Amino acid sequence: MAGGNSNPSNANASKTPSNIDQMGFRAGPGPRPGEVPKVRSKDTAGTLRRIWGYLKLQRSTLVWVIACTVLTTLFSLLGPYLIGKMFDDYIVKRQYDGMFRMGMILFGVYVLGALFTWIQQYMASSLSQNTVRDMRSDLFEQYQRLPVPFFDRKTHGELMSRAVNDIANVSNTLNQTVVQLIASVLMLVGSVVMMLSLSVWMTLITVLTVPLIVFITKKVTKYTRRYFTEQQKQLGEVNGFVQESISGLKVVKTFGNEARSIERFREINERLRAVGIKAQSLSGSMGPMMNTMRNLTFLIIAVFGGVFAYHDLITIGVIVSFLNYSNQFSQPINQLANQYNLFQSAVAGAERVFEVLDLEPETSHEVRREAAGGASRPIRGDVVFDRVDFSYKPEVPVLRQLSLHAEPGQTIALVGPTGAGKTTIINLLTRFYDIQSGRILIDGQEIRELDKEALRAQIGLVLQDAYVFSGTIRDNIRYGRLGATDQEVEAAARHVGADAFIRKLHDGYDTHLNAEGGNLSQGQRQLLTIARAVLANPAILILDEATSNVDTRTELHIQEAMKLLMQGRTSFVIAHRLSTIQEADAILVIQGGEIVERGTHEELLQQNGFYADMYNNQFAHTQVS
Ligand SMILES: Nc1ncnc2c1ncn2[C@@H]1O[C@H](COP(=O)(O)OP(=O)(O)OP(=O)(O)O)[C@@H](O)[C@H]1O
Repeated sequence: MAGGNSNPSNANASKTPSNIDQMGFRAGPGPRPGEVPKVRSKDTAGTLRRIWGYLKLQRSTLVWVIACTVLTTLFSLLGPYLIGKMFDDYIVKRQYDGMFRMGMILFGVYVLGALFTWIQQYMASSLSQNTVRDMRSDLFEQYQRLPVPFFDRKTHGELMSRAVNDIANVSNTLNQTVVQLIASVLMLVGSVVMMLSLSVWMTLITVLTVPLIVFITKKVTKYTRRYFTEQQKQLGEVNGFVQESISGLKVVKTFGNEARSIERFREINERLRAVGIKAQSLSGSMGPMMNTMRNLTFLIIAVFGGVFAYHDLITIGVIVSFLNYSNQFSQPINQLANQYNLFQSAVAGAERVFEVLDLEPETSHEVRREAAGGASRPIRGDVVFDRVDFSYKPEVPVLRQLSLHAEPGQTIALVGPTGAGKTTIINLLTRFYDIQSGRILIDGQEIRELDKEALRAQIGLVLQDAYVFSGTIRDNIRYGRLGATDQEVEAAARHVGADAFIRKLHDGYDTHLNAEGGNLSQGQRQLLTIARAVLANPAILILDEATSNVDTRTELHIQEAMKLLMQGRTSFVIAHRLSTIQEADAILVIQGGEIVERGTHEELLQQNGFYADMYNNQFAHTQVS
C-alpha cells in the first residue's frame, strides 16, 4: 500500500480503540443492524433547521409535494360532501339524470384524487431520496477527510450504522412523515370545518367518539411498541451473532465449537420467534380492531342521525356525509400519534449524522496553508526525530524524548517488544497523529509545515495486513498511482515477482478480487501491495513486516520484493525477520517509548544488552536467510 491514498485505518487496525471519547460521542458500539436507535434528539429545532437546509435545495419538488398534498386532501374532503348532496338532491328526489351527472363528477373527483396522490408519493420519494443522497455523500466525503484518530476511537459498526441505519431513518421519515403530517393536519381541520358546516350537533356526536378510539389505540400501541422494540433487539442479537460467527468462522471450527454455536443460535432464534409472534399478532389485530371501532362509530352516527332526520333536523344526505367524514376524521388522529415516534428517531438519527459532519476535517488546514502559498516539492528522504514526545491520551506518555536520524536511502529497523511504540513512530511520520513536543524534520523542514497530502504521496506504506480493494488485480496495483498505464502496472508486478502467479489466474490481471482478497493467499496479497508501492515510487518507505504466516517460498519472494522496493529509498521497517535486521543500516531498539539501544547488528551484539538478549532468545537457533 502506498501514498496518500493508502488505507490509514489499517495502520492501527490491531490497536484497541480508546473508550474515552475525545470527539464527544457516546462511547461503545452503535446499534446493530435492525436495532431501533434509543437516543432521543438533543436539539430538535436545530436539527430540523439543518434538515431544512438540505430540503431547501429541492425547493421545486417540495412545492410539488405540498401542492399535491393539499389537492389530495381537498379532493378527499369533497367526496363525502358530494355524496351527501347526491343523496339529498337526486337520489331521495329520484332524479336519475342528476344522479348520473353527480356520479360522474364524483368519479372524476376520486380519479383526480388518486392521480394527485400518486404524484405526491412520487415527489415525496424524490424529495427524500435526493435529500438522503446528499446527506450520504456529505457523510462519506467527511469520512474520507476525517483524521485517523477519529477512526481509531470508533468501532466500524458505529460508523457503518451512522451511514446506513441513521440515514435510512431520515429517509423513511421524510418519505412518510412529512407528507402525512401535512395531510393529517389538513384532513383533521378540513373534516371538522366541513362537518360543522353541515350540522353542529352531529359534529359533536362524531367528535365524542374520538377519545374512545384514541384510548383504545394508545393501549394497543403501547404493547405493540414494547414487543416491536423487543423484536428489534432480538433481531439485532441474531444479526450480531451471525456476523460474529461468520467472521470468526475459522476460530469456531478450529476449536470445534460448531455445536455450541448452533445451540446458542437456536436460543436467540427461538427468542426472536416468540417475541415476533406477539408483535406481529398484536399489530395484525390492530386493523380489525380499528374496523370494529369504525363500525361502532357508524352505528352511533346512524342512530343519532336517524333520530335527527326523523325530527327533520338534518337530511339523509348529511348522515351519509357524516359517515364518510367520521372515517376521515379518526384516521389522522391515529397517524399523528404513530408518526411522532418515527419522527423523533429520525431527528435523533440526523443528529448523529450532523455530529460527524461538524467535526473538523483533516484537509482544511492544508487548504488554508496552500492558500497561504505553501508549495509542495519532492522529498529526498532525510528524516529527523528531535526529542519527540507523544501520547495518545494526555495522562499516558507513549514516546519520550525520542531522537533519530535517517539519511536518504538508509534502512532503519525498528525492533522491540509489543506495545513499545514502533507503530506510533510510523503514525507520527505519516502525520496520522501530531506530536506534542519536539520536532520531526523531513529534508530539514518541519513536518507540520508540509502539506499532509503531498507528504503522504511521498510515503509508501506496506502493512502486515495486506489490504486489497474490491476490483481487478490491475486496479489494485494501479491504486499506487492512478495515472499508471497497463504496461507500468505489469512492469511493477514483474519487478516484485508477482507477474507469474497473476498470469496463472483465470483472468490474469483482470481477475476480480473482493475486499477480503478473494482466492489469493496472504503472501500473494502482500506481493500486490508491494507492487502497488513500487508503482507509487515513494521517497520514504514504511514496512510492517508480517510475523510470517506464509510458506517459505512465498516468504523468500516477499523478502526479495521488499529488498528491491527498499533500494534507493529511506526505509523504516518494523522488523521481524533476521535478514532485514542484519542488513539494516541502523537498528533502533525501542522499549517503553524510548530508544534504548542503537547501532548495527554487530555493534548491538557486542553491547550485549537488550538486543543481544532478544537475538539470543529469538533468532540464534533459527536459520533465516
Ligand atoms: N490509537 C491509540 N490510542 C491510544 N493508545 C494507543 C493507540 N495506539 C497505540 N496505543 C498505545 O500506545 C502504546 C504504543 O503502541 P504501538 O502501537 O506504537 O506499539 P508497537 O511497538 O507498534 O507494538 P506492536 O509490536 O504490538 O505492534 C501502546 O501502549 C498502545 O496501547
